[in-house]
Amino acid sequence: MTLLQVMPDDDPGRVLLRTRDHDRITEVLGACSVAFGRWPLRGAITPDTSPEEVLARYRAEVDELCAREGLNLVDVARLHPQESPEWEERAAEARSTFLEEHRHTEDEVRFFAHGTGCFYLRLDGRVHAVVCEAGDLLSVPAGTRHWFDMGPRPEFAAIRFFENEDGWVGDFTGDPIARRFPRLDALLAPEGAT
Ligand SMILES: CSCCC(=O)/C(O)=C/O
Ligand SMILES: [Fe+2]
Ligand code: NI
Repeated sequence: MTLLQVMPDDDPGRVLLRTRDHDRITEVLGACSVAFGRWPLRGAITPDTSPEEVLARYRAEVDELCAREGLNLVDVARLHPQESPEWEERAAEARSTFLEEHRHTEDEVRFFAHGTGCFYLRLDGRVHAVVCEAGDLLSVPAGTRHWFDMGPRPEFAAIRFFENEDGWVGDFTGDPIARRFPRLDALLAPEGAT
């Protein structure tokens, strides 16, 4: 299930809020102008499901969102675990790309059709770690300082929405803050261990 954990941005060990309640997550993120929503899931996504098929399944929601928010381009970012050193290397490289704090010139709008990933949003002196799962739609305002962890063994398929072709390009802040905060696996570990 989706998880929101909020920590002061200068005290990663102090948990101000930890919740899996979708309404509470919507409320807390909404107060910081981050839109969180859920779309009904349309079937399992396997490594054999093409990006075109993923987009076709969510066509109605995608078209409605694009028209409403003035979004012009969509694609599918995905990784599915494979047993090979080449895949491990590719996954580690993809993970490290987004693990440094950055911001974008346009809203970061992502729908998780499959798998898991964690956005860390730096807002109002706090870090909001949002572990997204399949069915979650997140829209982060342009200019928000953030980073993203896809975990040590990435598995996800996310529809990405853009206004412009280079909307995905990050402006890296150079602030090493991300290194001080728990990664995706650590955020989920206490529950996994019980
Ligand atoms: C879940 S899509 C890949 C992550 C991404 O696009 C991004 O900008 C993370 O900050
Ligand atoms: Fe980003
Ligand atoms: Ni849930």
